[in-house]
Amino acid sequence: MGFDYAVVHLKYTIPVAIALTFVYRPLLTRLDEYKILFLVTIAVVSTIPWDSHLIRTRIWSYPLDAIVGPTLFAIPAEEIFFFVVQTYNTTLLYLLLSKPTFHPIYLRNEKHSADVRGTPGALRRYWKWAGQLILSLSIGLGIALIRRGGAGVYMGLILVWACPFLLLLWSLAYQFIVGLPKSNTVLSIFAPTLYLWIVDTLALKRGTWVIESGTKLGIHVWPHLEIEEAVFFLLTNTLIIFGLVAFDNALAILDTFPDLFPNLPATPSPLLLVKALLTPASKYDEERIAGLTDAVARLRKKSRSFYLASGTFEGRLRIDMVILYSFCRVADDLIDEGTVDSSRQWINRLRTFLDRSYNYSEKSHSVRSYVVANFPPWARKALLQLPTTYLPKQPLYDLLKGFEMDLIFSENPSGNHPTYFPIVNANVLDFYGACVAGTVAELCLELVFHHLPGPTSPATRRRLVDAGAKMGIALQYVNIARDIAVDAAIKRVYIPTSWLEQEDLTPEAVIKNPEGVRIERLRQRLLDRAFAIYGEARGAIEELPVEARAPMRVAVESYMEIGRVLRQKGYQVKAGRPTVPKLRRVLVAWRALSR
Ligand SMILES: CC(C)=CCC/C(C)=C/CC/C(C)=C/CC/C(C)=C/[C@@H]1[C@@H](COP(=O)(O)OP(=O)(O)O)[C@]1(C)CC/C=C(\C)CC/C=C(\C)CCC=C(C)C
Repeated sequence: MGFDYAVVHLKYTIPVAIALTFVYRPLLTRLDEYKILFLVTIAVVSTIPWDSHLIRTRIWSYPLDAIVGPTLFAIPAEEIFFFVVQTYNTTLLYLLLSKPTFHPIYLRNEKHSADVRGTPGALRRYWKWAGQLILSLSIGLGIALIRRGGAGVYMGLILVWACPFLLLLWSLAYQFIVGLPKSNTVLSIFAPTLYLWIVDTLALKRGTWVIESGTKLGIHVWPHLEIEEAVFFLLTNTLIIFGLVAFDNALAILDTFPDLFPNLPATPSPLLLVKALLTPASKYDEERIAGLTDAVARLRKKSRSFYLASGTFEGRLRIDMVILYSFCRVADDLIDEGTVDSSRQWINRLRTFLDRSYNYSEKSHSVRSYVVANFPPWARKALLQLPTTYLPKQPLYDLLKGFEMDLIFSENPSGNHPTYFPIVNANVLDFYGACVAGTVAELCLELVFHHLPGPTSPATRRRLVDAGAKMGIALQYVNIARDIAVDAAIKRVYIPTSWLEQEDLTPEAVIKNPEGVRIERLRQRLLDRAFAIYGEARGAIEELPVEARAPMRVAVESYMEIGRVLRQKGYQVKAGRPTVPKLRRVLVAWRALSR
């Protein structure tokens, strides 16, 4: 009996597991737990017979004074623990690195491009075949090495054990394996592999485990690291990552195509996952994928806060939040650009779009043709993706009403002033906030209630929606406090005129010079109100369905952090707007998740 092998865990694998758990804990969801359990089970079950064979045939062995004693099928307890902890660590690293990845956009329909040489679709097929060829050859090589016996046996056994699984996973999920960001795949494979190569070198050097000389090739990657060990760790980590990628590929198919999979359990069974992976890529709805690609690109470009927050939502709720953002952004951009007349025209067109979308009898054809005929190409996908079958219509119409209020700035009802300022006092500002942001909150919450099991009583839902609407107003106050100068540049002043009077200012004076001590005092006053309203509403987040609480906190806190930055002196300004530095944003999200 000895503790050498146990010490390897205490020194090298357990501390990494603890560190990764600490970092990832706030992000951990039920689906992640399911993935971890699934992967660890498969890793242990598939490795035991193979490892047991290696030990029984003395291809490798453990000195009795290096292990504590208990064994399972001749495998020391420490070794079984190795399968668990390696899978756990590599899985957590992958989960961490792939958290921001929006998986639906990596799905590819291969229908049209399949037969056209040189197209991306045909290229992908070459990738698939190349991978299959390499893995099949590796299996063949493994069989040949085992048959020949002697020095190549251990390498042969590694290849024959790992490559069939890899071939299967590659064939099912090559689109994702090739397409996902390299930080998700290559880094997740190579970082733990390199680490385990170093650990293995130390263990072999100390004699904690021993590879018998008759069945190994005798080639070293570096002193003390046998080529078989290097290949073993590379292939096992590749197996774990391919398994996780295949899992995410299956989830993406299930989440992205409700027409193919209308009823989706929170944790899909392995059978359903396989069914999803076996769905021919030619059945993927290309327009849906293009719509989501467009939506997430817009979110990424236009809002750092909501983009970061979107990564903490999951599945169909995440997809719909991204779509909703894209719709709101496009509507806002259409109306903000151009003259009053053109803005009014856009509002009318958006209203007609809603009328048609919510008129179920004449829906699909009429909406599509209307959008194509009346909106610019860059805006169409955002409109056509909106899930009007379950989003309530009233908040969408109210949002348009809010946008209409913005136009009042550019109109001149009396004819005496160059511009008219409608925000006469804080009540009007609250009303404006309720229209442009309270409505957005209500829409977000309706999506939450649609996708997650939660409060069923209409009274509770109403109360939560009211709190959400308040929170929207708080965010709008932060938005206004941030954008005083940006808004002044387009002749808009959202600071209540009654507040300006108390500082001896007029809206025209703010437009002329949106800086100075008095403006700073007003900015802080806007923020005081924002944080007061936020304080009243934030408790309601904890009554939302469990899975929505942390992501909602992240969405709200990331935005409120802009307000906290504005409270400090010497904040960073980007493109004329105060901004939250990236690290600070990540920390805010992490803290919001940890609560
Ligand atoms: C995670 C994720 C993808 C969230 C998306 C949220 C979403 C749909 C946002 C829409 C944003 C948008 C473009 C709306 C148009 C009207 C508008 C401009 C509103 C202002 C947003 C600021 O966005 P941005 O800074 O990018 O805008 P400008 O550059 O100034 O044009 C708003 C400040 C409103 C945002 C309001 C919300 C997201 C609602 C927040 C409330 C909740 C999420 C509910 C909380 C729940 C409880 C129970 C309290």
